[in-house]
Amino acid sequence: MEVGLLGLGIMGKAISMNLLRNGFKVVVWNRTLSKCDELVAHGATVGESPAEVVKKCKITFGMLADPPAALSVVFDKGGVLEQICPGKGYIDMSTVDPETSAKISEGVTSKGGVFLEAPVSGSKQPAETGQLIILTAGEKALYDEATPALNVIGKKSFFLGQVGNGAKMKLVVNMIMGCVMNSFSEGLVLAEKSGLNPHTLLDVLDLGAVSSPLIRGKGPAMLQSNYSPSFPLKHQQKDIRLALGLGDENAISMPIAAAANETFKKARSLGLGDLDFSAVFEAVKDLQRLS
Ligand SMILES: NC(=O)C1=CN([C@@H]2O[C@H](COP(=O)(O)OP(=O)(O)OC[C@H]3O[C@@H](n4cnc5c(N)ncnc54)[C@H](OP(=O)(O)O)[C@@H]3O)[C@@H](O)[C@H]2O)C=CC1
Ligand SMILES: O=CCCC(=O)O
Repeated sequence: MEVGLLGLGIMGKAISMNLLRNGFKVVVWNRTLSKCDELVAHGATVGESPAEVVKKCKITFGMLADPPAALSVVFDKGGVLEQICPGKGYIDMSTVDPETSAKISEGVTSKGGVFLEAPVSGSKQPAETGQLIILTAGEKALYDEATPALNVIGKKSFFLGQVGNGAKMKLVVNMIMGCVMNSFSEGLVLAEKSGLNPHTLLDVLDLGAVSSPLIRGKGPAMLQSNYSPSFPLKHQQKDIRLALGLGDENAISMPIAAAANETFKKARSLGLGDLDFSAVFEAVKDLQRLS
C-alpha cells in the first residue's frame, strides 16, 4: 500500500519510519524539505509539494503543528486541494480545533475527495513503535480503507462519528494531561521546598492511585532537568488554549485548565516552548522564586 505523509516533525517522521518498516511505500513532504533526506535513506520518495504527494497517493496523511499549518498545506498554493479528487482521501492527524477540521473537510469534499480527522494520543516513542491511540471521525469508508495503515500506526483506533468529534476528544484528553503535568510539577516543588526528597515522592506516587505512565515516564527526567522534547511544550499550550475555546463555546467553566494554561504560557515566555512539555516544571519553580 502506498501512502503520503505531509509534515515530518517529531510525530510525522516517527510515523513514516514505522510505516516504511512495516512494508508501506511512503511519499513524504515537509515544509523544510531537507528533513525528507533521512526518510529517503530509509526508502521513502519525496513529493515537491503537498499537491504532488496527493497526486501520487490514494491516501495522504497530514501531521502538522497547529491549525494555521494544517490549513496552509490544504488551502495554499501547491496544497492538497490542487490534486484531491474522487477516489482520493485525506487524513489529518494534527491536533486542531473542530472548526479547523470542518474547514479542511469542506475543502476536501468540495473537490470530490473524502476526509477523516485522526488526531492521536501517545507521543514520540509510541509513534515509533506503532502504539498510538487514534481518534478518528469523518468518512467511515475512508476509515475502513485506511485500516491497514491505521493498524500499523496505532494500537487502537476509535471511530467517533462526524467530523469534529476526533478533534474534541483529543483536546479533552490533552487538557487533562496538561493539568496533570502542571499539578505534578507543583507537587514536586512543594515536596522539595517543604523538606522532602522529591525522589521519594516519585516512589510513593508510583505505588498509589495517582501512579501513571506519565508520572513514571517523565518524573525522573524532570528531577534531572532533562527536557529532551517528545511532546513540545508549545503544542501542549496550544492544546489547552484550544480546549478552553471549546469550553467557551459550551459554557463550561474550567478554572483548573485556565490556570494551567497561564503556567504553560509563562513557560513559553521563558523560552521553553521547544522543550518537552514537562519543562513546565521550570515555570512552576520560577513562579515560586517570584512569589
Ligand atoms: N509530539 C507529540 O508527542 C505529539 C504531537 N501531537 C500533535 O501532532 C502535531 C505534530 O506534532 P510534532 O510532530 O510533535 O510537531 P513538530 O513541531 O515536531 O513538527 C511540526 C511539523 O509541522 C510543520 N509545520 C509547521 N508550520 C507549518 C506551516 N505553516 N506550513 C507547513 N508545515 C508547517 C513543520 O515543518 P518544518 O519542519 O518545516 O518546521 C513540522 O513538519 C501537532 O499538532 C501536535 O500537537 C499529537 C500527539 C503527540
Ligand atoms: O498530543 C500529545 C500527546 C502526548 C501523549 O499522549 O503522551
